[in-house]
Amino acid sequence: MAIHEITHPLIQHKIGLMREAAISSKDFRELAGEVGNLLTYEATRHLPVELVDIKGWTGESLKVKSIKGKKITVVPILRAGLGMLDGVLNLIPNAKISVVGLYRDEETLQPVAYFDKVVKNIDKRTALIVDPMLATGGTLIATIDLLKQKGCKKIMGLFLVAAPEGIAAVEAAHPDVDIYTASIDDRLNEKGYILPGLGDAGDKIFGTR
Ligand SMILES: O=P(O)(O)OC[C@H]1O[C@H](OP(=O)(O)OP(=O)(O)O)[C@H](O)[C@@H]1O
Ligand SMILES: O=c1cc[nH]c(=O)[nH]1
Ligand SMILES: [Mg+2]
Repeated sequence: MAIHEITHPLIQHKIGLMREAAISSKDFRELAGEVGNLLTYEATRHLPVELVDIKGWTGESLKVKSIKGKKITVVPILRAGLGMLDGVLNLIPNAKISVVGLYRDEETLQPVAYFDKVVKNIDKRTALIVDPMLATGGTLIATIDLLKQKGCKKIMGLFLVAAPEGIAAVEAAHPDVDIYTASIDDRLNEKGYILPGLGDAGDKIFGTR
């Protein structure tokens, strides 16, 4: 598995703003979208391109580069993943969207799946999972299991913040998946929250804290 920590100054600045205890839901949501957008830019850096023929402005035919296949499905993990979705779609507006719903049981920290609606031809698409937090890794592993069961072969994930414990768990379970994150933080606390982290991203995005 390749883990990419994107250390661009714009991303570091925005993640720093998100760590402020008194941040409003409005600001947190906006920043989640902006960092999601910047992570998408990095994650799509190596998409294959091909030469296609077009008619240029002079009327002459011209070869231009075009993204090969253009087959991406964005996979936001409910709820918190919705906070990054607009930022991702901003750069890949034609992507199909496959929604999965999982929450983490507060006592056991195990993921509980409650919804999925995945595009039909997922076997022919690259899945781009989006979720602000990669903590124990349980939610991501369950999501990748689900996508692979449905035939998906190429999977990437975008996370605002990731914990070393979760990265190691995902790497052991799914070594073929590429992870892009704005920050690899220090560790998990006893309740499975990332430190220094962002707190509960879903509650902050939806104003339910
Ligand atoms: O790596 P893990 O230990 O599995 O934890 C990460 C998950 O926890 C959060 O979701 P949460 O369960 O709070 O659901 P929500 O998005 O509805 O708030 C987060 O958005 C991830 O999906
Ligand atoms: O730190 C964490 C861990 C899991 N889920 C969150 O929203 N935040
Ligand atoms: Mg939550």
